[in-house]
Amino acid sequence: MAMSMGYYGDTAMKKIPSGGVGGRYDVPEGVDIRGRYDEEFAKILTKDALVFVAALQREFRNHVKYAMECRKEANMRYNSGGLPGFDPATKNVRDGDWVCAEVPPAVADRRVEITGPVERKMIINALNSGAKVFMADFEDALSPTWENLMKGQVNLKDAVNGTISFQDKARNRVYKLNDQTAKLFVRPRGWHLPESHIFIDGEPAIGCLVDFGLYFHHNHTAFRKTQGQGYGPFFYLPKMENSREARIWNNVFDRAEKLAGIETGSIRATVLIETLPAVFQMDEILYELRDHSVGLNCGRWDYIFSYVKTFQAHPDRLLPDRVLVGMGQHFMRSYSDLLIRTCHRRGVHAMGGMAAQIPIRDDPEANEAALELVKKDKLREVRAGHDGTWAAHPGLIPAIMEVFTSNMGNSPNLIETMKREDAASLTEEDLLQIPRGVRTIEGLRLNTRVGIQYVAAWLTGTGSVPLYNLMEDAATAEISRVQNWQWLKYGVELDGDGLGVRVTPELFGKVVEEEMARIEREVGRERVKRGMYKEACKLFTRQCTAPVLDDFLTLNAYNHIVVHHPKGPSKL
Ligand SMILES: CC(=O)SCCNC(=O)CCNC(=O)[C@H](O)C(C)(C)COP(=O)(O)OP(=O)(O)OC[C@H]1O[C@@H](n2cnc3c(N)ncnc32)[C@H](O)[C@@H]1OP(=O)(O)O
Ligand SMILES: O=CC(=O)O
Ligand SMILES: [Mg+2]
Repeated sequence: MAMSMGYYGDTAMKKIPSGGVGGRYDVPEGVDIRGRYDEEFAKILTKDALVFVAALQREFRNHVKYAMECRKEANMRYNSGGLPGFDPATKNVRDGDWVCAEVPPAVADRRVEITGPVERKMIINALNSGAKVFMADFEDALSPTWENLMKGQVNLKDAVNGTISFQDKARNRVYKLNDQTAKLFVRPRGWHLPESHIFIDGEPAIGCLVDFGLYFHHNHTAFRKTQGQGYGPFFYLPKMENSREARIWNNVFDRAEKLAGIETGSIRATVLIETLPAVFQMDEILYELRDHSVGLNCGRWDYIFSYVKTFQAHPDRLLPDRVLVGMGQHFMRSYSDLLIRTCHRRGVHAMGGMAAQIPIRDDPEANEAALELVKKDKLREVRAGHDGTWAAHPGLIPAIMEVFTSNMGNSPNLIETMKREDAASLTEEDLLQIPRGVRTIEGLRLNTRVGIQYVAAWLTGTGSVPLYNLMEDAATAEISRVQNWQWLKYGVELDGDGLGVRVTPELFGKVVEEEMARIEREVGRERVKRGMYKEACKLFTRQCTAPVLDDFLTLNAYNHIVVHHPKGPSKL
């Protein structure tokens, strides 16, 4: 039997600190766990679970590698002037008269969904929040440290079993589940992210197969009984660019169902349309997943990021200030309208996206203004025909619920009543239209201030943070990064300031310096010293000034949070 080294490795015969352990994971042949050993984690990393994850990895790794190569090829086409568009080869799928499998009764009504990282207290709060669905996030909202990932799996298992609790000693408060809770969806990481604490046949595991595999293995039986009314588990699938990636997920689901001995179509997933190429593949994605689909979602923040990434070599398509790229822009409205039309035509939910505003506790007037913005955004969504939407914070749920409920009539969703045939005439030009607005030095400053603080949080294990009264996560931080990169690359004129200043490396260097000083004033010198702000600043600045745009902020930063035991930080 193969054994994997734990926290203290083979030579560690010394006293084991309390709370720590000197054990080893019992692993199958070819699997090597390089993350810290912990008795709780070992209940997740059982041999059976690892056999399952390894089977998925071995069956699908080459398909994933090929799909990632195809992404690169598509990028090269865009970088040589090509535009994404509808694929003539799959016209028959778009024109065909087919529908997805029926929506499971357990998730017919999804009018408000709360999202959040897989952190213990937040899971309980989210499940108790009054939302219809809770999307537990291993992706945009989570820094994928070994501790976060493994604790997240422990927390989800306890949540599905209904036994999760949390004691806040400082506040003398115990958190437990209510009788009625939101339905649980889990969002694994995107295809591009490795899990470098688990090696399979000598290479890092595919992150999302670890997230999916461990969660599915431990929870499918209980979930179908307690949560899914015979269906499930339910998933959200992020950042896909092409239907071939959806086909891999569909095959993963088929394989998982077979291995578990449950019916095809038990697992259900909502795909986030959050890359520009994917908006031209919505029918194709639903078609690939038609036995396992519960709709699509407008992942608006990554979508904006993807617009910049896709057009990184198109200086005629520069973005205005980040705050101006909202759902009112023609390309964003077109994307939401077409998504609704596509989903309803295929019999599934068309979910809205995340408004970034969160409650502002210490300023009632500003709080009221933020709430009004959220309500306006949600009203636009429900009137357009979205069947539900996302909330970033429990404090927003009553207002959002009210907006959706008072505009939906008595039905649990709008699938049959809002067909949006008018959106059938939307064209490639509509979906690609250049966003309008000005660029300002304050836009550059805000991107920099937010980007650095987000990366500093991420490097210390926090993947979603409140900054300047907005929710920031990996997707919103990506916009800040790529926008700075784009403005620097093309030396754009900051036309909103009336001064005709151009963004140069010198100007950016000065902005970084001044914004770091401002961050220090805001959060305090001590916190800057103790935190990872300097490292974050270096990393963010390097990414903004890189000659070639890095694919993902988090992929580039990942090496900083990989900790191999007992050897120390990874040198991958
Ligand atoms: C682009 C995208 O991908 S969007 C999806 C991914 N992003 C997310 O999921 C972000 C989710 N939201 C959050 O992480 C948080 O709301 C933040 C970081 C933005 C703000 O968090 P905080 O500053 O801690 O909020 P705040 O202090 O107001 O929290 C008040 C209470 O609400 C809870 N809470 C806040 N947000 C959430 C949430 N999303 N889910 C559950 N509970 C939450 C807190 O745990 C806290 O509970 P307590 O009173 O029992 O201690
Ligand atoms: O995942 C959601 C997004 O907006 O990005
Ligand atoms: Mg996203």
